[in-house]
Amino acid sequence: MPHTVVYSNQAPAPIGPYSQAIQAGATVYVSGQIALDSVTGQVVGGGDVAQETNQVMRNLQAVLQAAGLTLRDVVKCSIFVKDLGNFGLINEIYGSYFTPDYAPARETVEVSRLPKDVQVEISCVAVAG
Ligand SMILES: C=C(N)C(=O)O
Repeated sequence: MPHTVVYSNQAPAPIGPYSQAIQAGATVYVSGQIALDSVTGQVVGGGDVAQETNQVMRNLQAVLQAAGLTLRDVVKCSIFVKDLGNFGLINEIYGSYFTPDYAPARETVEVSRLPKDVQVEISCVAVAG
């Protein structure tokens, strides 16, 4: 196997044919996280964007931790949202997980639908060292 599969039992198990993350050399590619609870596998938040965004960020942290990394090591995020009307709220919560001196590169796009009909999905790329 050319690259390393990253797995955390503190993050939701994949809900399809993908890994939580793949480590390729010093780079870790974290799959899109949605607001799934790692224990129940159920969506949390009941459609509340703030709760979903916090759960997504916690899931990203858990997967990164399994690779020995933190959000500080993230170089790029991709945010997929159901409604760009929530851009401000998502930004506020997302931004609170980073320090004022460092925010990764990013794009945010509105999409018609997301897995499990959630409001937000975020993936990231992190580099060790
Ligand atoms: C939730 C996902 N990352 C997926 O279905 O690809």
